Amino acid sequence: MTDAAYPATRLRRTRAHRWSRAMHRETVLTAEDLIWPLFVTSGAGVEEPVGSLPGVSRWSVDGIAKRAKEAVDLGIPCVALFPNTPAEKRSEKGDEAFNPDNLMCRAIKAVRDACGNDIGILTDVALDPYTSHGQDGLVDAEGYVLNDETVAVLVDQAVNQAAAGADIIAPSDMMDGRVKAIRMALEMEGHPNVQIMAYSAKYASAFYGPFRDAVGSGGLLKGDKKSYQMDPANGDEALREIALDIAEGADSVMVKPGLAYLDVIWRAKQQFGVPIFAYQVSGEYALIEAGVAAGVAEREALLMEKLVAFKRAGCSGILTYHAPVAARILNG
Ligand SMILES: NCC(=O)CCC(=O)O
Ligand SMILES: [Mg+2]
Repeated sequence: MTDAAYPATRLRRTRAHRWSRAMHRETVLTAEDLIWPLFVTSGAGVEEPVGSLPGVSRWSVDGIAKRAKEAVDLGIPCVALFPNTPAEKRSEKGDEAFNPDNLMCRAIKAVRDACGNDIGILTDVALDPYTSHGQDGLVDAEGYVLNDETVAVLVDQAVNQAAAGADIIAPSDMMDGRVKAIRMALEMEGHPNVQIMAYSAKYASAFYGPFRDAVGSGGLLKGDKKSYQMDPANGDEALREIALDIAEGADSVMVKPGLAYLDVIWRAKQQFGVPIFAYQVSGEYALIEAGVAAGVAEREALLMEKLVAFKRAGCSGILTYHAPVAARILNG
């Protein structure tokens, strides 16, 4: 399309008044675009603020149920649950991941009891909250994360979460072939309507630090995750990851972190036309809060500009620790 030249075309014309800007807005963000990640901790009546995520806390299961009700009231359609497994329950192989009475399963049931089907419950599949070494899978003597052995265990973890009532299984481990294995197991075990949101393009990123504090795996992690998470330099490879996960049965895919990878979101949306979600990760949250504290700009302005960028790039929704704050702003 070629615009007729000035003065026939004055793009400022439609920007002159608030009503006109509203009428011409191409991208609309609402509370229904948000998924709220929540950290679960042991005990009852417990709230533990996460130092590296100002404004975010871990909640015991009862508190998680209250946060989920708050989400429903705010119009947020889905919560994502992450357990902070106590040190004594972590192990080399992460067996606590398939304990039907683990923190994750108890939180799933508490949310369901509190909210019925008024909210979606998304659960993360990967071993890092359960292993004593902080890696997402089973490791060999050199510390290399074993693919096929890990996939076999992730299947058990996913079925355990589905049996507890999870609506969306979100494998975040980046093993090859895990979406297919989990899909087959869900079908066989009587969970044909449990969705899979694949963390398809998950990068080995410096923006995950505060999350590792929040789930208690930061101090434990030896080495890095570069042998399974993606190289930030790669875009074509992300499209291959996404194509495979769709072929293996993913209902939706995720790009993570968010803002530094908008090009990947855009390309994937253009190429595949599937539902894509961005994870605005813990370091992104912390940087916004640090910017607000340093007087860079108001929280509302910084947050809304970043969240609408995900929608503009093609996202169906965004996982963000700012979900309740953003929903309050969006609901006016
Ligand atoms: N599997 C979930 C994450 O790794 C979240 C990372 C973050 O928020 O930094
Ligand atoms: Mg993959």
